Amino acid sequence: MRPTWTSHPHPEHAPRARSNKGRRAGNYVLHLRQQSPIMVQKLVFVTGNANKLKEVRQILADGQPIELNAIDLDLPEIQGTTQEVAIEKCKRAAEVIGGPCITEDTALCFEALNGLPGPYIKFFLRELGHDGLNRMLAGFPSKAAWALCTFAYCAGPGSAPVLFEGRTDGRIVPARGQGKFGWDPVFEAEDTGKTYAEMEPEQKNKLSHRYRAVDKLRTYLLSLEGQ
Ligand SMILES: O=P(O)(O)OP(=O)(O)OP(=O)(O)OC[C@H]1O[C@@H](n2cnc3c(O)ncnc32)[C@H](O)[C@@H]1O
Ligand SMILES: [Mg+2]
Repeated sequence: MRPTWTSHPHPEHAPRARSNKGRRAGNYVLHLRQQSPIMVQKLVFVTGNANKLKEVRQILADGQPIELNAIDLDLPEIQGTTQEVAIEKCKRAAEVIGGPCITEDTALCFEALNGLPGPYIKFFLRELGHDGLNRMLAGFPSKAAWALCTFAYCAGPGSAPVLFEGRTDGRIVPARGQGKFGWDPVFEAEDTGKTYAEMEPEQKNKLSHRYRAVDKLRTYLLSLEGQ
């Protein structure tokens, strides 16, 4: 099953897509500006993370129109490599939805720990906080780290998900900047001298792990348009 492509008036004049009021918080609609009439790609983004959605919206803002209905489903995130985690989550999401969808998983990998915490960063951040993430590396000379974003696209139940990865290198530092999103204050991106939290959204969204993955996903989705 492919994502639906429909002729749609200019988003500013278009009716908003229906929200899924019965579900948990995290229902969003993404409308992107383009000349009218336009072809709008409708796709479900399964995530419970409002910050992820906000960034994806900002990253896609100048591109091809994509109407993205984001819904929050309680999906199992298995143990394994970032790719295994992404594939299983997306497969399950497509089964629950009964159609095409995308999911996203973000890992924060410490060089000194051979890539851990990786896909388990959410739990390390929750239990240890920014200071704890720094202290984990106290006994190691290298503070190098990389942020890894893995988007998965699944065409529908039974289809194999396709992955799109984006990586940004940097290092773990004591928290700096406004900490509105996860581990942003402790990740200093290479060659910038700034943590993600010290950057304007425009700067983060031009070099982030998420930007690099979304860019590949967008190219792939557009390639499906003509098929
Ligand atoms: O519903 P999903 O999409 O899974 O959302 P999530 O919040 O559970 O997200 P992940 O499973 O991918 O866990 C990644 C963790 O890293 C955090 N995170 C993700 N992207 C980030 C970014 O760009 N900057 C800082 N923290 C980020 C996020 O808040 C989580 O704590
Ligand atoms: Mg998650």
